[in-house]
Amino acid sequence: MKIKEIGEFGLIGRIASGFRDLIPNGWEGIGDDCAVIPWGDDRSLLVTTDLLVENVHFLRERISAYELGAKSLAVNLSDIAAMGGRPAATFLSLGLPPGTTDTKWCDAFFDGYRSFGVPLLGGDTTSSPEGIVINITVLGTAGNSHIKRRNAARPGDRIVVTGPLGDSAGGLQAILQRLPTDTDTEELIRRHHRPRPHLAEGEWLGAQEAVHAMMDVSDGVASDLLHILRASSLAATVTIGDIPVSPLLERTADKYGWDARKLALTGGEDYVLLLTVDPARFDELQANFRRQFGRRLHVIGECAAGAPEIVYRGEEGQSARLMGFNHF
Ligand SMILES: Nc1ncnc2c1ncn2[C@@H]1O[C@H](COP(=O)(O)OP(=O)(O)OP(=O)(O)O)[C@@H](O)[C@H]1O
Ligand SMILES: Cc1ncc(C[n+]2csc(CCOP(=O)(O)O)c2C)c(N)n1
Ligand SMILES: [Mg+2]
Repeated sequence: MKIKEIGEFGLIGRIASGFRDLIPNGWEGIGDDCAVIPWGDDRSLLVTTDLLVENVHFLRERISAYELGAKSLAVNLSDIAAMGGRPAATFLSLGLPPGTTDTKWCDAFFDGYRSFGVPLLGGDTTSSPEGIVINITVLGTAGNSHIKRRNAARPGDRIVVTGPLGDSAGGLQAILQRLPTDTDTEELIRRHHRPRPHLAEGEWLGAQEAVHAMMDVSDGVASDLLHILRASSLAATVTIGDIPVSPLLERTADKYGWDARKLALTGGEDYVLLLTVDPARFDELQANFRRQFGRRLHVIGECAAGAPEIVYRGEEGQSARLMGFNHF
């Protein structure tokens, strides 16, 4: 059978079932943004790893070495934020084409990587016959009662995101369509290359009992919300008109004929947090979040009992079949 037939998540499912019997009691493995390993009586170690491959995750001639260093680490830190943790240390592995990657490029990459100020404790370095390959592992910690998982959503929960969606996808469109650079396309591309992991937000939301499930948005809400729904055995309704889209994306989408909300739901790489919240405590959470961060949370839908599926309430009331990024 070809990998394409079972897809990225079909393959991960096969790996998970093949290795489940080896997981020690009380440890949590494949299935969430981080693995969870007991670390003392009331704390856990969170571990996550992510791979970036040239021409799959980035185009070398379009992203600067500094931005690539920063983005590689940001997308990994985002998985720690997604569980409510705080990053403690990182490991970095690099596969570099010898003829094309010079040490000046490496210096700029490491400057970008350093910009988050989280220690680098080890890694591995090899040559790569074709294209740059980057793997980062991040270790973080969290109090056990603060860890948020994908399987904790409940019927009636509000579905919430911590920031606008689709800017990164707009930036990718601007890159792939080779749009003329103006201040708007430049800013969208900057947002695609320099995502901000919502670390402070994640740690704060981890401490809030009103927050039930949480993850980060890497493949797009259309796919990522399904992970929460499958893990929690719930259905959801998402109101397309409530998807937060920046004025920048809105006007660029108007100009080039893109569907901004479709990009926002399916484009991915926003690295905002996607969470579900007890509806009775949402208003209080919103007020406290505003006080803490000077911005608001965005409600995009709600969970309901039922088979894992998203019903989209469209602007004209119709449902749509939307899917986020899939590697195969
Ligand atoms: N090759 C693999 N071997 C073991 N576990 C894997 C493998 N690939 C993915 N996983 C695990 O499967 C789960 C889902 O992976 P996925 O990559 O979708 O999560 P993520 O890191 O949050 O998302 P993204 O990679 O889009 O940032 C995670 O728990 C991850 O650790
Ligand atoms: C050149 C180029 N083509 C396409 C994309 C889009 N893209 C690649 S991986 C991914 C999901 C997150 O990655 P992962 O699931 O591996 O963490 C997305 C949306 C890109 N960034 N660059
Ligand atoms: Mg994630």
